[in-house]
Amino acid sequence: MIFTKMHGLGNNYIIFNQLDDPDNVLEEREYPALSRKVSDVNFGIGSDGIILICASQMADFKMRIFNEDGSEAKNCGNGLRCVAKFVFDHMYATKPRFTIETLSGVVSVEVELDKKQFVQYVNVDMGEPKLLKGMIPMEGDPFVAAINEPHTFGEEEYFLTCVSMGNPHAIIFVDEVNAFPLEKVGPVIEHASLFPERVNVGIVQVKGRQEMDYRVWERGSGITMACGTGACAAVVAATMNEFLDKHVPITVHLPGGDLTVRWDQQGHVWKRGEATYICHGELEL
Ligand SMILES: N[C@@H](CCC[C@H](N)C(=O)O)C(=O)O
Repeated sequence: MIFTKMHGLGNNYIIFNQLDDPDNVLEEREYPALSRKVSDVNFGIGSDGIILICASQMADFKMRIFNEDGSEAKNCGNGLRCVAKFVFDHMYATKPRFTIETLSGVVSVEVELDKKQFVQYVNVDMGEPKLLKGMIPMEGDPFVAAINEPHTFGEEEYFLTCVSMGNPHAIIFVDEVNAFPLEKVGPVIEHASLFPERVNVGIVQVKGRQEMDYRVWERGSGITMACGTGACAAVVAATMNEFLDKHVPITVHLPGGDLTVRWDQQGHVWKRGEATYICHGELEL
């Protein structure tokens, strides 16, 4: 299988292009094992998961994403930027604006080119966040949002604000992101019965009305350098808690770099950031 390894701010995926390469199309049941295998740094390539670029019936392209543990997610913000760069640089997309289908719906993207006419930045309309518990999904009244809601996990109580950007995120506001024991707390909340489909766990330190630090424990992948849907969820959560100015670009500092996120007056969340190639190669199965 021919692959390309790409990253969005260090959140790295092995990309398999299925648009015109039949060798990259496997039996449906084989993708979870493929993701576990290639993500393994010792026996595979090493990554946070895999992404398939497929043909779509309803959009220009389709993205599927599997986490490191083989679970399939409905959306991936950093993955969308990688896919947008790949299809434009490889001339599958011929205009700077196009659409990508995900399991959570169709998103619009717009690419910005560098001096060599390759994609450097990608703007993504990530759509409207979902706030009601039934849509996250999480236990409790399905028609109520969880905004700074106390929950106890073992001996500890955390205040969660929950947002779905097509995939579920629980956001916790802290005084110092680097002092928070995310490797310990992340898996506990990810697997808590409160979240029937598990959850991505983000911690946020608000730095000002238009700036925040954000770290993430990703469902199915653990700690990663960045999470695009998570950065969007963090901005929505901080806005719901009235920590941020509304409708303006917010700078989100992640361990792998910065994203700009804006929750606009129409209710859509926009995300702008880079996507980068790491290498291309052939995988021995
Ligand atoms: N890194 C991604 C999100 C990948 C999926 C996530 N782990 C999930 O299971 O929901 C991003 O950039 O959004």
